[in-house]
Amino acid sequence: MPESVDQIRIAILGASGYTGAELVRMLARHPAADVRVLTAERQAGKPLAEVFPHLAYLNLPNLVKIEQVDWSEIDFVFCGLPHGTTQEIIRALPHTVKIVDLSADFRLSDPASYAQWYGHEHAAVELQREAVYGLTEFNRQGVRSARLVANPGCYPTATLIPLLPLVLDGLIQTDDIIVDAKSGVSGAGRDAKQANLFCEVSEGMHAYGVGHHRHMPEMEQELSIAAGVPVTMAFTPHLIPMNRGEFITTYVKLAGKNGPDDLRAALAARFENEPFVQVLPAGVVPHTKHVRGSNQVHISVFKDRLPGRAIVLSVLDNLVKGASGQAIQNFNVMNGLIETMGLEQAPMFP
Ligand SMILES: NC(=O)C1=CN([C@@H]2O[C@H](COP(=O)(O)OP(=O)(O)OC[C@H]3O[C@@H](n4cnc5c(N)ncnc54)[C@H](OP(=O)(O)O)[C@@H]3O)[C@@H](O)[C@H]2O)C=CC1
Ligand SMILES: CC(=O)N[C@@H](CCC(=O)OP(=O)(O)O)C(=O)O
Repeated sequence: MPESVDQIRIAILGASGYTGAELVRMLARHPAADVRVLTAERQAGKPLAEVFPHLAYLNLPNLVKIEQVDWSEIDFVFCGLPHGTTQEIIRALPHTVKIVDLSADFRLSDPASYAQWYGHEHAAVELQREAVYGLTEFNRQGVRSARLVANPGCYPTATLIPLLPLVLDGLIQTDDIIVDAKSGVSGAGRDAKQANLFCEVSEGMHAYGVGHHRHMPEMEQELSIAAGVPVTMAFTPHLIPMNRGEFITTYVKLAGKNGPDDLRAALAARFENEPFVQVLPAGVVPHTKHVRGSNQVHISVFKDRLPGRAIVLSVLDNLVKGASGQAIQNFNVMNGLIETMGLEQAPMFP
């Protein structure tokens, strides 16, 4: 470990969950990360290696309850708790710690919209307003000076990365965006419900949240800011029988005389210097296996047979760029570190 890098003392809340385990895995090789505290609820008291044997090689403290944490020892919190439970917990944290929240609790900036989509009033409206939406490639300045970053959802990350530049550049029409999304089962977390059991998920697929998934207002919020007018979209997620990965197919209507090649060229120019976003060569179809285990997003653009339309494809690993990897990317930006630190691992293929 380079001696010149200051160590940042970290607590991971929800370390017995999938995103928590990914944070532990990736931060273990991060030169500035000093992981001091791992919390759990039902699994509290156990060694991490009992809950996640794949992390047994690390010498880390046992899982503890959040109430046991001595906050004077912590500089930075990664919060991987279920949405709804997070806001009260973050509100109680001392203002001396910086936070990246992986849950949905602070992503919607409008309290009325939060209440409408989540079915209850927000318990920390002042923090909801303070939080910065952490889609890193589009908000580095905001993230750099933030105390609380709302890490985007996995579907919004995969969808917005190709769509935002197209909307910002006026290349597509904003009243006709149709998103067809597929996610691996780890997207639902480790606390698997009956519907996520192997025998119910394998050898089949289904749509869910049709017409009312809570990632819709999150994407519409960001697209509306980019477009300067309210944007409403269609979005249908599906659960497919794989462990991790997300595949997004977005059908768009072209603006003016633009063709699919113009869209591809604009995206290639926009992401040319982005280490975590690759616009694939023309004609190459993205594959979830090409980004697995990495913080990469792959994008490609195809012509639609319907005139005046294009098809935008994007993939990421829901647990990495869709959650813990992007959280570390934001941690790096918030702490003035090199943005790729700890995130260099290549995709695992096949
Ligand atoms: N999975 C994914 O791909 C993505 C997830 N997210 C979001 O990140 C967050 C974490 O997700 P994920 O890791 O998948 O979830 P998991 O269900 O796998 O883990 C949840 C964690 O929270 C802990 N926990 C549950 N209830 C409480 C409570 N009342 N108080 C304190 N701790 C609690 C659990 O502890 P224990 O098990 O010990 O009870 C566990 O450590 C969620 O908000 C999720 O929506 C965001 C993007 C992608
Ligand atoms: C497959 C699956 O169930 N995926 C989750 C999305 C995971 C995620 O990003 O959730 P948050 O917005 O809470 O962070 C879902 O559709 O609710």
